Amino acid sequence: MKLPVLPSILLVISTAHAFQYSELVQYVDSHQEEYVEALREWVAIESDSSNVLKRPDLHRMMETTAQKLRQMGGTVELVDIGEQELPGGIMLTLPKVVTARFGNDPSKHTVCVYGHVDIQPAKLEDGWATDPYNLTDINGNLYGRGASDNKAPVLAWIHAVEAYQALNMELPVNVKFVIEGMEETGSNGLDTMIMTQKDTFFSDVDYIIISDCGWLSRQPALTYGTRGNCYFLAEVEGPKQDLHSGAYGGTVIEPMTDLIGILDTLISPNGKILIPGIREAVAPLSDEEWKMYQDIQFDIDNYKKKIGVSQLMYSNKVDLLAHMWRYPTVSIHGIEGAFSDPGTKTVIPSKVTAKFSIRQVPNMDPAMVKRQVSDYLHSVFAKRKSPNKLKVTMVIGAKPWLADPQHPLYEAGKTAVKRVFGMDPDLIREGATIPIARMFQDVTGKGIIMLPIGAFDDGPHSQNEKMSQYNYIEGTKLFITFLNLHNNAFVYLHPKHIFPFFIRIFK
Ligand SMILES: C[C@H](N)C(=O)N[C@@H](Cc1c[nH]cn1)C(=O)O
Repeated sequence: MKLPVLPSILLVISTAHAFQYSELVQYVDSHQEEYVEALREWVAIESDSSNVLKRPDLHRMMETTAQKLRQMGGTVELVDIGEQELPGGIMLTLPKVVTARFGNDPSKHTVCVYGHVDIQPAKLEDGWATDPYNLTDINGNLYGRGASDNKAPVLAWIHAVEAYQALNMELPVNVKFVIEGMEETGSNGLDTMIMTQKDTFFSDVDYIIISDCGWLSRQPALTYGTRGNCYFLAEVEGPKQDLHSGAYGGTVIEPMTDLIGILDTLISPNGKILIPGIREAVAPLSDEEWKMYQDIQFDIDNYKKKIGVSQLMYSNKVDLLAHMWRYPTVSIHGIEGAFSDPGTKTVIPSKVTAKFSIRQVPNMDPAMVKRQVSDYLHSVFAKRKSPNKLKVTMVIGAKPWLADPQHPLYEAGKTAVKRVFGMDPDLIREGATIPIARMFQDVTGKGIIMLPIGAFDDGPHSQNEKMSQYNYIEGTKLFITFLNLHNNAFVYLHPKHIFPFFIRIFK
């Protein structure tokens, strides 16, 4: 029979457990160099899920992850999740999902750690100060693509389990891992795998832990919401080939001019989304939320300094946080087919494809957004009376995720943060997307907690992404502490439960 796991206001730790805990922490401190080396090996693998040419590296990354978990004695599977269809109908094998299990004791709780080991693209020429695939330590910061998003946090979880094993200590819970290789492109194939394994792999999972996000400031944080994302391609096709702009400019209706024209109708300069129906769907900001945002410490000047801008879209804290976390936004990412190399090529591109995304928040629905965007762009395009052809495709449709920060899981998270960092965490939302979070919640019905260890200035997706050694190592301790909470007797003194009272919380 599983013993009850209890939220704590008052935590009673037995001497034996306190001793065990300090041994674990010491073990982590004395293995820092190995952990950095492990991260170096992982960062060296260019596991870019968005570049089809890098697919062999991505397969190698999944195999490397599986091998690490196998060496630790886990029950590991590389789950085949099929193929993805590329534009043009070409089929490409998806990277297998790594699942692993450590411990199978029915009297214990079972936690499932989700993470990803694919990365965003990065090139030295993008403006990196160091080779993005050669982990470089500068003043305690470990620079490399994927260091923060999400390789170090995944390794930190693995090292947390490894520490128990190395010290011959029993894991206080059964730990499962789900590590994927397509997060950065929308978690293709993972949704089907979760649905298929709902009553097998996930059947005994009590809750899911995700550490794929960052803090808001220097203060540690717990994350209770993520935005979703709808990612679009808008292709405008005209002449049968690229043309000399001197010879043909003035006679042809240029696809690029059409494309820029329609893109300019998506969002106003002051950030108002102009696509009918989008803003109307957004859940209104409640007084309670307003109060929560108001209470969060957030240094606007520091934020501006960090990203190198002199002005933001809003000047007050609540507006900024709300637009970062709980309002949708349109971002234009790039135009394929457009001339972007150095130099002054004078060409009229024959076909150009814009890439833009709209971050999703409650109560938006990606299926509806797909229709709204497509209808709107076609209507705007029609007004141009252009002979060119427009095609709009939605390639990612990830829903937002929101948890109740009052849930006992978050009480446990607070206890763990306080213990490791000596301060209370901020309760924050994340403007970015963890595409599978909502799917986990909807399909498995299990609670989710996000325990970020990334720093506010890690720069994921950007040049010079890094993970500080401090966050990597203290993050590993945080994970050990969180698992270790299951080892202790908790006394629950919520006003509703005056007497010490054992209840099951993580179901
Ligand atoms: C939060 C996570 N580390 C992340 O960066 N996720 C990506 C996922 C995504 C969304 N659309 C396409 N990929 C992100 O939010 O950009």
